[in-house]
Amino acid sequence: MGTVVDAAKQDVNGSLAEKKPTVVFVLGGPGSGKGTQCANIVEHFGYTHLSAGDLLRAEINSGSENGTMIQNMIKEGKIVPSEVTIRLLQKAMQESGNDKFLIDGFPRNEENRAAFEEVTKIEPAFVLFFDCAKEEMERRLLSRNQGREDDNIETIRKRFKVFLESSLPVVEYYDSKGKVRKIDAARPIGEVFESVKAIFAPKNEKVKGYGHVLRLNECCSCT
Ligand SMILES: Nc1ncnc2c1ncn2[C@@H]1O[C@H](COP(=O)(O)OP(=O)(O)OP(=O)(O)O)[C@@H](O)[C@H]1O
Ligand SMILES: Nc1ccn([C@@H]2O[C@H](COP(=O)(O)O)[C@@H](O)[C@H]2O)c(=O)n1
Ligand SMILES: [Mg+2]
Repeated sequence: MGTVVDAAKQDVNGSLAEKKPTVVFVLGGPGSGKGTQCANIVEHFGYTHLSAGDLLRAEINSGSENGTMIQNMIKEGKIVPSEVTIRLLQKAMQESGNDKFLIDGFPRNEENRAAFEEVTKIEPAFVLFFDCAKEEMERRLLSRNQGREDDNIETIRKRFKVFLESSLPVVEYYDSKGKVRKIDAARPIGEVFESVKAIFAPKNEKVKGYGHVLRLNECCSCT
């Protein structure tokens, strides 16, 4: 008798092809609302939410040999080497038991993107991109009050710089492949989620707010 794993590997033709998980990359500037919206998506659409930043923070607290290096990079708003982050993401994916993932805050630069593709051979189904003006993101981060060491004005400015210089080019790369779903994230949380729902809901289901899904080159307010 076949195991559960064997069954999961069978494609529609019954052959033993490896079934790849569905991955949605969730990108946007610091404080654009990625984590907030991912929590809503998990509740409504059954994805597992993996925040690269949260996994790195957990690694610091685990007493790992990389802990001090990661802590220093986060304080400076710098991007941790891909091999560290990808190993944490792969482990979390394996342990989840799910086959669909929101990968939040990754890939953050070209090195992240290329290394993930090389190691996992997974292409994202699409990239959810939260577009928000810098002034609004700064306001949100300064009032987040979750005790994050990088939510201070000095580090926030460094994070914005890294976002513009290293992360936006990744969004542009995926846009050139027609994979970006851009959301106006400067609105209230509920309104933003109406637009998000329109992307995840089945195509023939009418969802209020669909008109807020934008092309990347329309009104990018985060630059
Ligand atoms: N649409 C919104 N309007 C107002 N406040 C919001 C909105 N979305 C999120 N927030 C608040 O802004 C703060 C940052 O949100 P969140 O943590 O979801 O952002 P993020 O994109 O995950 O940030 P980071 O990249 O720093 O992890 C939180 O305090 C959250 O409650
Ligand atoms: N791919 C990533 C993601 C995050 N980091 C580091 O973590 C910090 C916080 O990330 P958030 O998504 O929680 O804002 C970020 O500023 C980086 O220092 C990373 O290195 N690589
Ligand atoms: Mg977050």
